[in-house]
Order: sequence, then structure tokens, then C-alpha cells
Amino acid sequence: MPMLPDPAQKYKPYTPLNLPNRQWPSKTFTKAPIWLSTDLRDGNQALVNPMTIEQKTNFFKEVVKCGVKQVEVAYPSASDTDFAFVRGLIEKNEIPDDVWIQVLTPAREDLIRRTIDSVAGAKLAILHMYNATSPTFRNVVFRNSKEQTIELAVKHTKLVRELTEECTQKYGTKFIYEYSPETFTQTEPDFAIEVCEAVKKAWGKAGLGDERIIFNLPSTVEIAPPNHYADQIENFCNKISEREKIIVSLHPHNDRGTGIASAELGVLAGGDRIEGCFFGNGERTGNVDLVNLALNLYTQGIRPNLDFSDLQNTIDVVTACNDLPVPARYPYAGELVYTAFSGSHQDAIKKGFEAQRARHEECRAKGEPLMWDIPYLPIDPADLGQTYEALIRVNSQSGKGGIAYLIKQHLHLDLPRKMQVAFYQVVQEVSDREAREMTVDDITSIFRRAYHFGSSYKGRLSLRNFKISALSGTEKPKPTSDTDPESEEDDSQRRFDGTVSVDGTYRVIRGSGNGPLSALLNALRTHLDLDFAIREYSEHTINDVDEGENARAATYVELVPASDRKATQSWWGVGVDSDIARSGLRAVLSAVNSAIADGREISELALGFQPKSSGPEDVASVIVNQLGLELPRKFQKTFFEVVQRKALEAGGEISINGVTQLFKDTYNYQNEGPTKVALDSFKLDHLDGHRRALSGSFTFFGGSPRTISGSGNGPLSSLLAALHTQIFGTLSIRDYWEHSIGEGSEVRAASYVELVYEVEDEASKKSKSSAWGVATDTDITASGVKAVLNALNDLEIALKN
Ligand SMILES: CC(=O)SCCNC(=O)CCNC(=O)[C@H](O)C(C)(C)COP(=O)(O)OP(=O)(O)OC[C@H]1O[C@@H](n2cnc3c(N)ncnc32)[C@H](O)[C@@H]1OP(=O)(O)O
Ligand SMILES: CC(C)C(=O)C(=O)O
Repeated sequence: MPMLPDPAQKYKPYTPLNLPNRQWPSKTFTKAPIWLSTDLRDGNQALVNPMTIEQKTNFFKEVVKCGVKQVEVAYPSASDTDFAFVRGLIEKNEIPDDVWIQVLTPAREDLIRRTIDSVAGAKLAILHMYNATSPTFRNVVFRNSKEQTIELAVKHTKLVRELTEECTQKYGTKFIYEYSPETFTQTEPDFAIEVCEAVKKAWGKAGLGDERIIFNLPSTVEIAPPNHYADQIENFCNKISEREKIIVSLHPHNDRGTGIASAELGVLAGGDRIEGCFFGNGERTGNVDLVNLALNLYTQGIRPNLDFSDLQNTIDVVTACNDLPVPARYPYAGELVYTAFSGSHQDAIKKGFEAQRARHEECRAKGEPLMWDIPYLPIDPADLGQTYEALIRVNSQSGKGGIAYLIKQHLHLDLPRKMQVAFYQVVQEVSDREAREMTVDDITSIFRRAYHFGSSYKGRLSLRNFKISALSGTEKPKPTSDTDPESEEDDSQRRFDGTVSVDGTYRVIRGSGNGPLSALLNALRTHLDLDFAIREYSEHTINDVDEGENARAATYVELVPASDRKATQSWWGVGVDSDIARSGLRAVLSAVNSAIADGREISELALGFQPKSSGPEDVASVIVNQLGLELPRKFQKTFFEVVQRKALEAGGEISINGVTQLFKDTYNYQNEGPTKVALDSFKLDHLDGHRRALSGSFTFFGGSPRTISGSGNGPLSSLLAALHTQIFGTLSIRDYWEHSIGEGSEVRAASYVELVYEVEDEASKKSKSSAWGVATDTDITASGVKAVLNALNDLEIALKN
């Protein structure tokens, strides 16, 4: 059947009360009402499978734990299970001394008797009786006149009084009497008051405090907007006699979806007590939700007298008992209510947290309360035991703010605004393409991949080693740019010397500039033809003390082509390191990697080697790639001169293999050929303090082995002392460098030594010469010793007899 074009032909509008002087609209909340949980009665009667005793017991414990002091535990006459449950609570002493259990009964003698039997022996009990008073129920269900309806209520109230008094006498149970004129909202207002006056009179002992009678005024079926309910409550409160001897209780249902509003307006209109269920269970659309009401008060700064500090646990217990889910958008409790997907919400929340942090610091200093004021978030999820983890979630509707918030939360990186925009576009593209929510893991790995952040996310270019040094006056180049972030640092120039891996090939690069970053950019330009300039730079410290780490620096750079500083395309990079200079270098390389991710060609190390057009770094690149040796800078220069001489002899060109062979021959590297001084064996002893003694068997100029020894501050000075026993003149070490080659069990030490030899001839003429030696060994001392002996090969040493 279609919906009617004129619903007035079928549905009657509610009849408004004429309450011209109503007061409730200008009232405000000042305190929490008395709460009555009817989960175990009204909630239980509405379930497909009513709860078991075990479920009801767990539920009872949970509502009590949350602070509810009045709990309607059953309709005991309905079933043996409900009766047994009430008896069990009493007999097993499950009811705290300050908690009232409430039981519901219709106005029928047999059922009232059974109901009172169920609570006998409880310390505190509320006997709740109801009968229907509204015209439809009077006419259709009971076929009673108004007088008969009053008579039914009065007669059974008297019975309740008699039986409860007997019970008090026998078992000491203290009773409060509650009466509900059912479907109060559909009962003629004056008739509802007439019935209640008659019940009060029949009860005959309404007093103050715990002696008050409870008149529960249910909107059994919600038929009008909440202002109508409020008018009815205010009208009742104004007209009922001895108001001070009455607790006016509200029992709103939710048929129109305004149960919460009805309860709240009803309280403003005079209601003292609210009956409801956790998360709004109950017949049809349910009873009013006590959790929602309590937390509404809480966000107004009013103590609700209910504690939902572990809301998730409450949800878990309740849903396990009544088997009803809490919808994702449910106020306070839904899975998605502390989540923002949309960009403008996320942005506002992120800014809100930042502003609040600053505001709270000031308030803390002044001893003022730390007030909550975050856009889109009426309550601090932490107060309900929720973490902020899920607060910001990202999909195609999200913006830069939320994404930046997650990066800050999870990677501790506070991205500059322009980088947020750049990264947002990267995430958007993935999110749109995959048409799904981006999890925190997705976002952090997209970030790591985009900016080559972390050892598992290397780009085409990675830093193997580097050294930053100050340039001497004559070496200083002219400043490269006015906008160079390092130009005002100080007037000392920096040089970058390093080895980078480019698409798996090592390249030794060198450059200079106003600071480490421009020196690196200069090196990239010179050796790899990658010409970039920094357009934006920012840095901050990351204080990871919580994680037991020291403060680290995070640096962000935006690179543009050096030829076009206003270019629309730019590349962002990020670096983190305990050293600020290193974090900057990492940031530059991170940005360069983004720039070259398009697969652009990087000028390769020339296959045919032409010394005139190449430099020391290029020969060093050959050696590091071919032999794994990272020659120190001075060694590079020396070897480059050797290569130049050889290339001239060969007509101006030398191949890469030719360079490698030349290196091996020149420095006796990996060669088995004869050496001036050969090592047979040696041992190193520790003397007092730092001193060492080296002794070993050596062969000089192919003669027979000699056992020699010497001592010094370390293995190499001990070796020189030993050698001095055999040669004229003095050997000294001018430069020494070592590094490891290979990984794991394959790792070896590589040592480089520049040896200086000074000697006087027979005519007392002094001569001084120097030579480099290099060697590798699994033992670092042996590699140093062999490097010294290799260097000796190139020196004209004079042997003693
Ligand atoms: C608005 C509310 O939520 S009220 C609470 C509703 N909750 C429940 O009903 C759950 C528990 N109820 C039950 O288990 C059963 O209804 C019982 C055990 C109470 C009674 O069962 P039965 O005796 O089989 O009667 P039945 O369920 O058919 O109830 C209807 C009878 O009770 C009468 N009745 C209904 N409400 C009341 C009342 N408040 N006071 C007196 N009689 C009442 C009806 O007029 C009808 O009487 P009739 O049989 O003479 O026509
Ligand atoms: C018994 C009464 C209070 C009831 O549950 C209702 O009217 O909804």
C-alpha cells in the first residue's frame, strides 16, 4: 500500500496541552537525576531470547559498577527464571547495601503476591505496580470505565501496602512504592493526576526522603514531540498535591526518535528520576538511553553520578548479555563517533589539539582548569577510556590536516604546510585508485615509500658514507644563491666528500658550498649532473625520551630545478638523525630520490676512462665499485696522478679494467708478487697501559726470515719500531683510514696508510719520500700491518745488514 497523499485521513495529531506559563524552556540542568536501569526488566522483555540468569547477573554487576543505585531487576511473576534470578541476587548477597532492586507487577493479586515473595529478604526494594489508564487501553484492553480504572489501582495499591508491610515485618525489607499510569502521555492529563492522587491516598504513607512515593510517568509509546511531554510533566508536577512527598519519574520510549530530548525536557519540567536502558534497548525503538543522558550532562560540566571511564567494557558486557549491537553512529558509544574522515573536520581537530596544548600549558602555569575545547569533539574520548588512535581516519574525503596529524602521531614528524599538501596528493591518489579507507599503516608506508624514509625504502640514490669538512680560505667557492638557507649560517665554507650508491653503482662525489646541504647539492651537480636548489627548508627536534631515545632532528627540504626556482614542480624530502647536519643531508637525498623516481638518466661513470676529463673522484668510483675500497681523499689524488701518467703513456685513454689493474699493480693489492718486506707471521702483546709490543717473522728483499720486535702506542707504531731495527732512517704514518667491506661473516677490514720515510745518505743529505699502502684482512691489525708493508714497496728503504 502506498503512503497516503493526505495522512490526516488516517493519523490524528496529538492534542497539545494549554500551558501558557510553562517554565521548563528557560530552565537549565544543575544536577543529575536519580537513575533507574530497567535493562533487566523492560530491556529483557523486548528480546527475542530473554537473558539467562548468568547474563542478567553479569548485566546487574555492570550497571552497579557504573554507579546505578536503582535497578529494575525483573518482572518476577512472568517466569520462573525471572523469579529465580531475583531470589539468587538476594540469597547470594549480590546486591550492594546502597542499591535498591525494583520489581514490576501488574495490578493483579496473584502476581503481586508472587512479586513480593520474590524480594522478601532484600535490604532495599521498590515495588512497582502499573495499570493502563489511557482511553484506548481502558476501552479496548480492560473494557473499564474511568472509575473502574481508579478502583483497580486503589484496590491493588492497598494490597501492595498490606503485603509489603508483612514482608518488612517478617524479613526486614524496606520498600518504596512506585506506581505507573501506563501510557501516561496518552491519558487525559487531569485523569492521570486523579488516578495518582487516589493511589497516593490508598498508599496512605507517602512522606519525605525515602518515604516518598514514586509516580512514574511513561511515554509508553512516544506520540508527540518532546515539548509536549515536558508540558505534561510540568502540568503534573504543578497540580499533584504534596509534591514534596513524590518522586516524579520519567520513562520515555523512543518511537519518534526523541526519547533523549523527552527525558531532558522532562527533567527541566520537574522530573526527578529517569528510567531507561543502557544503549537504549527496549520494546520497539527502545527505552531512553541512560549512557547517552549521563554523558550529555557530563559534557555540560555536570557530574552524572555514573561512571563510563571504561565505556568499551560496558559496551562489551551489555552486547554480550542482550545480543544487540551498538550501531556505529550511536552517541558516545558507536565505533565511528570519535573518528573524522573528512578533510575540514580533520584539519580543525588537528588545529584544535595544537591550540589546546598551548592553552593548557598556560592554564597549568596559572593553576586554572584545563578546559576542553576541540572542534567537532564535544567530549574527550580519553575520559571514556578511548584512545585517540582511531580519531582521524583517512579516505578519499580526507584532507592534508588529518593525514599530517597521523604522520605526527605515528612518525613524530611535524610536516611543513607545503609538504602536507604535497603528501596529501600522494595519499589521495592511492585512496581514490583503491577506493578504500587508508589505514595508519597504509599512510605511514605510503609516506616512507614516497620520501624513501627508513632503511627498507631506499631510493635510486643512497648515501654510503660521507665526511663534511671546513674549507680553507683558498678553496672557498663563491656563494651559489641568495636564497640559500645556509648562506647566513656562518662565513666558513663546507666540503662534502662521500660515496653514494646510484642505481647500485658506487660513485665517489665531492662538492663545496655555504653549508653541508649546498656542498652536497654541488657534489650531485658536479658528478651526477643532478642540478637542484633548495626552495624551502625547515627543521624541528623530535623528543623521543618516552621511547628511551635521545632527541633527534627532523629536517624537511623542498627541491626545485636549480635553473627555475619558481618552478611549479618541486620535490619534498625528509631526514631524521641525531645530528642536525646529517638529518639535512638525508632530507636532500630523500627529495632527490623523489625527483629521479621518474627514471630520469643520471650521468654514468664513463666506461672508457679519460683522465683529462675525469677527476680523482672518478678513479675512486672505479675502485669502490670494482674492489669495494673507499679510498681516502688524499689517496684518491695520489692514485689519480698515477692514472694520468699511465693514460698519457697509453695515448690519453684508459679503461675501467685498466684503472683497476693499475691500482692492484701499484699498491700490490691482492697481488701475490714479491715485496720488499714480506710478512711470515706476527703476534701482538698488550703491555702496561695502552702500550703494545709486536714481534714477528719478516723477510727483507727476499732474504732469509728475520724475527724482529718493537713496542709503541698501538699495533702500527709497534710495527714501525720493529722495522726501525732493520732499516736506516725513520718511518712515520702521515695518514691512516680504515673501513669494513662486506657484510655478516664475509666482513673484512680495509686499511689505508700513507707512510713517510726520512733518511740521510752517506753525505748527510736528507731525503723524504712518502707512499700509500692498502690491504684487507679479516683481522683489522693484520690489514694495517699489510698496508704498511705494501706502502714500503714504493719507498727506497735502506736495509741494515
Ligand atoms: C508497558 C509495559 O512494558 S508493561 C510490562 C509488560 N511486560 C510484560 O508483559 C512481561 C511479562 N508479562 C507476562 O509474562 C504475562 O503477561 C503475565 C505473566 C504477567 C500475565 O500473563 P497472562 O496471565 O497469561 O495474561 P496476559 O499476558 O495475556 O496478560 C493480559 C491480561 O492481563 C491484563 N492486564 C494487562 N496489564 C495489566 C495490568 N497492568 N494490571 C492488571 N491487569 C493487567 C489484561 O487486561 C489481560 O487480562 P484478561 O486476560 O483478563 O483479558
Ligand atoms: C510499566 C511501564 C512503566 C512501562 O514499561 C511503560 O509504560 O513503558
